[in-house]
Amino acid sequence: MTDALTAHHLTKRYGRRTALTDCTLEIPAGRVVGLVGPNGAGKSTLLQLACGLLDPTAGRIEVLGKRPVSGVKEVGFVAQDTPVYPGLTVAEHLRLGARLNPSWDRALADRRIDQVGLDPAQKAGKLSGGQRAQLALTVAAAKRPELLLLDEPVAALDPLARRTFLQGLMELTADQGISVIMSSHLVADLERVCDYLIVLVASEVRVAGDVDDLLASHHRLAGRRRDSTGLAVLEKSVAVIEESHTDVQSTLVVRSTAPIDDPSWQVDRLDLEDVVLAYLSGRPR
Ligand SMILES: Nc1ncnc2c1ncn2[C@@H]1O[C@H](COP(=O)(O)OP(=O)(O)OP(=O)(O)O)[C@@H](O)[C@H]1O
Repeated sequence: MTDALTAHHLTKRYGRRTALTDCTLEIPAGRVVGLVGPNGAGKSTLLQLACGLLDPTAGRIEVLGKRPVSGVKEVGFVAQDTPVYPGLTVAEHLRLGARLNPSWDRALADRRIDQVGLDPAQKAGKLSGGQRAQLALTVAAAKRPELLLLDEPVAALDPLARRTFLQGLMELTADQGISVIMSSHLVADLERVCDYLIVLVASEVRVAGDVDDLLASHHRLAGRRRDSTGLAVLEKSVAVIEESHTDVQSTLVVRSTAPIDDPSWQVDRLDLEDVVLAYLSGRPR
């Protein structure tokens, strides 16, 4: 099956400012991908490169096996500010979507508008931020794309609306098998819906992979204080992602596919948020 997205040494610079550096990724199709990273890490830049709104400065990107071209029907994009036409009603958005998109799924659009409680007669300019996000997702999903790119879609939503939105997203991916790449700062939400994770920090991909593999291969080690040379007791196959020390104790977050056998460490599993935080605060590649 063609990958949803591949990037090889992808770099994007705006003048002298680098937004994305040497990004190499292979994201299989059919996944719900969480894209996390601090403000300014390059998430929006990667999504805009993927939907063809930006061109790379160097390197290569392919989406569904092709060079991205803006506006193709196979790719749906919801930008960070969830753009809608303020003067059009909800119903007019759906009619416009139907007119512009031959693959428009009217039943899906009507069902979602009903489910999320939007009034078809309401002008989009009078919707709340969360309601606008729901409308923008509905329009993007009803085009029946193969890949949905969502830039912080839940940022403006209250917790209940967020849950409804994410449930809707899970239904879309389960029913239609579409791939989703979604940026967010809310790792707990991503843990609920994503099966693939990319952590982007300071324009670099720090880690990318299956959520299950990431959870199985990352561990927290705690043991008596030792300096960096003491860490050499760890196998070469163990990568230290983050370390902290008190006078008596050393605590590490490590990545290792093999079990940690050294009895001088207490080994604990991590949840996805711990893994993300370790990469956000850990050492660069
Ligand atoms: N049009 C632009 N012109 C110049 N610099 C830009 C432009 N767009 C983004 N940048 C810079 O590129 C870097 C990456 O920005 P980007 O918007 O991709 O980050 P982000 O991870 O999406 O951030 P956030 O979480 O705040 O939305 C930042 O340093 C930003 O200032």
